[in-house]
Amino acid sequence: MAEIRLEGVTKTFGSHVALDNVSMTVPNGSFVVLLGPTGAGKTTTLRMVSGLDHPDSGEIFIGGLPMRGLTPAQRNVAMVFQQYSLYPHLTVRQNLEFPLKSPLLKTPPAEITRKVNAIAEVLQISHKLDNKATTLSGGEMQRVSIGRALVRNPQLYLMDEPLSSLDAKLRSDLRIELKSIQANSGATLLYVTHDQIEAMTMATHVGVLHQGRLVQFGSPRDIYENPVSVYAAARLGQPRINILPADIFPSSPVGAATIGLRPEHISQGEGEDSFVRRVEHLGDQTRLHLSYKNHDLVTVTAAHTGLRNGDIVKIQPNKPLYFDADGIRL
Ligand SMILES: Nc1ncnc2c1ncn2[C@@H]1O[C@H](COP(=O)(O)OP(=O)(O)OP(=O)(O)O)[C@@H](O)[C@H]1O
Repeated sequence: MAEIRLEGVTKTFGSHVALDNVSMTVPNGSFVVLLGPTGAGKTTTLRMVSGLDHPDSGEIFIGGLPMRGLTPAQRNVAMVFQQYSLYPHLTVRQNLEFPLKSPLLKTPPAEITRKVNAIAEVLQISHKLDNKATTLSGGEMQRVSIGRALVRNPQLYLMDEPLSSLDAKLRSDLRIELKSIQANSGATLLYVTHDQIEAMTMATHVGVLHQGRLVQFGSPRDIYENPVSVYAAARLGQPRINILPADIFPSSPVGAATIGLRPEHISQGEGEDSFVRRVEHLGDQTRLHLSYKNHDLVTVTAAHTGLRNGDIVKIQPNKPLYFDADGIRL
């Protein structure tokens, strides 16, 4: 049982409040992604859970037990950070074996070899097992760092942007692998990223952090469809949600300052005229960059649309989200 619970966790650095009274439950077996721009408090949250740093106030529980005073080792969590941390003088195999050779674990040698080979295969580094860590590229080192956490099979993983240094192809392969490793092992994973695709594809839950406060916690779908604010809405979705003055479309409700329209929530063919500024063919879909009453917006259309730059197309909102002057959802 490795549920993580934060209760009123606050952390300040000097006069700067990095975490402001954060309460959150990461359910056992879930894959929770913390999202937010730089400085939102994501890494600080992970460091508090890992035991590398300590809250000024509030409590952290893992598996129902209070963690106050316990070291990272006593918390038995596996961590992967943005910066790989390998033993440079050891080979890749020795680096991967290292966590399994802990005297506490007493893993039989054949089992160690089996696990290391299996994880190397998943991470596509089998051909580098006998190389010294120092001879690897940055992306390879990061894969070994991830591998070192995964071989241990702990109940809880903490990962801080583990895929950010990898190229696009490997990142998308590893998204699928990480998700299936987590789903099959039943481990709990708390994961920090800026990358909303990672959040949408891997997370069972997303926590949105804003200036040290947890502003929304829910399934990726829930946050995508029912964001509590403009800020939360803008964390998920590529292209980003269009945020426009509410009154440029007919029938905006009282109190609405802005209207939020996901690109796929703009109907074409009815409504009022917009001007096609740019048609962007992406293969599986086409993006339209439109100008509507002097405001720019982006929508998607059929891959083989006949529309061209300079055309006029009628548009109207479909599934609009309305926000007040403070950006809070109405
Ligand atoms: N050791 C520290 N000393 C002083 N300030 C710190 C320290 N660690 C974090 N902070 C500050 O706390 C705030 C939150 O930092 P944190 O690293 O948690 O953000 P983040 O959301 O992880 O950002 P990033 O995406 O850039 O990693 C930032 O303003 C940061 O400057």
